[in-house]
Amino acid sequence: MAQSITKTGDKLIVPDQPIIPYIEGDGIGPDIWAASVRVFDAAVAKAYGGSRKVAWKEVLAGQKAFDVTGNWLPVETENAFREYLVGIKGPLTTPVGGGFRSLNVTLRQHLDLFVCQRPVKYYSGIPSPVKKPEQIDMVVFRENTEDVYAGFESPMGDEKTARLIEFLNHEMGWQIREDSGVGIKPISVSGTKRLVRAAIQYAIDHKRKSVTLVHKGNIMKYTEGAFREWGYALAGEEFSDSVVSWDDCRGDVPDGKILIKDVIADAFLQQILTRPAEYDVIATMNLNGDYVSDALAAQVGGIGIAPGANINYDNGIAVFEATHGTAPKYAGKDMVNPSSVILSGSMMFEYMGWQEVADLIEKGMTGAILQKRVTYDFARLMEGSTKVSTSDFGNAIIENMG
Ligand SMILES: NC(=O)C1=CN([C@@H]2O[C@H](COP(=O)(O)OP(=O)(O)OC[C@H]3O[C@@H](n4cnc5c(N)ncnc54)[C@H](OP(=O)(O)O)[C@@H]3O)[C@@H](O)[C@H]2O)C=CC1
Ligand SMILES: O=C(O)CCC(=O)C(=O)O
Ligand SMILES: [Mg+2]
Repeated sequence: MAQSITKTGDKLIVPDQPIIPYIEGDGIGPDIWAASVRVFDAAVAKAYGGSRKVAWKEVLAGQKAFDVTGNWLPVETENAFREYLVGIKGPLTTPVGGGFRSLNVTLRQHLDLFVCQRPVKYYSGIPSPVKKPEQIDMVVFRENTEDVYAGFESPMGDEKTARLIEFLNHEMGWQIREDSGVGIKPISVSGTKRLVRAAIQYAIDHKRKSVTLVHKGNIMKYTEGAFREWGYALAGEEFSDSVVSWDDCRGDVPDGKILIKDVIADAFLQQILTRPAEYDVIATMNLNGDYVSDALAAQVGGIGIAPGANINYDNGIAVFEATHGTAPKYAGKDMVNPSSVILSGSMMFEYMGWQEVADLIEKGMTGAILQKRVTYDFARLMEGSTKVSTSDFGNAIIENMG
């Protein structure tokens, strides 16, 4: 019988037929989801021979939700993720400039999914613009609920914006031009500490070497600089048995300890190209994390293969999703790379403890890539490859599960 996933204490309780809500997504979402769900079901069937099976439950968001319910993000959708705990979603469109605020960001905020976790590693055979992509093996922990990304903004010309600017200029002594739009960048100590705690705990659980706090704290002292300060403080307060800070060891890390260090964001962006092997787990704020995760994805083959998860590590609610967006010019063409959602699914099965399924998905994908049966994005960079559709790439993964 299909049942909800639940959490008791630290433990996720996963029934043999878990109900998993999914959002198909806008743009390329339906193409990708169709291929992904076939791969997921094939991997579960192969791993457990019928004793386990996912009961997929579609929930609506984006254009499809608006067409059916008149609402872009129905409350029933948010509630389904609360009730069933683990879910997966395709990309959702956000208009630029005006229009509604990001549904992706809204979902993360309403469900308080405070970690956006995006692993970036190289799969053999994938075309890369860098010489040694195999040196890249990082996991980005991006704070997911605050920063300028939270959308506290007010438009130029609005009467409230004018009052805010007047207050800031008079009370704070700032010099903001009257013809400005204004955005606020809140970075809290509580938001920072829970993010850095999750990153360090992950590093401990997965035997990683270092956690790097990425910030622009020399310029934005009380937001990004404070993130750095609070991150180090948390490491010392809660993890002193397991970690050592750069200042305490100057790079001479005692055996078995995890190094906590920091780097300024612009320097980080050049060092991930020149010396990627020096970085491992990354903890950073929302906007930096957005930029960094796409930049790193490009180094291992592009956002077509970059998975992710939005997780509240306190209550266990997790919504897995691709790093890329809706790529509208490819919508309905059965053409794009489904790997990002498929690998997000692999992360989801790992999170559920269904490791055999995650392993089969990775095995199938690696096999398909080594056979050079790839979608257009890889094919255009891969000599001797066979360009296949989204759905045929899904078939190639299933065939390569063994
Ligand atoms: N989490 C989410 O739901 C996200 C939603 N968005 C939203 O998506 C919309 C479009 O955003 P945009 O900035 O164009 O970014 P997209 O990620 O949608 O697309 C940018 C480019 O990335 C490449 N790409 C993206 N997905 C794939 C894929 N699956 N396979 C192969 N290549 C891919 C394509 O490159 P090429 O042209 O070279 O082929 C595409 O033109 C916006 O409304 C944005 O807000 C954006 C990011 C995340
Ligand atoms: O919400 C959006 O439309 C964009 C989100 C995004 O770029 C991301 O989460 O990486
Ligand atoms: Mg992004």
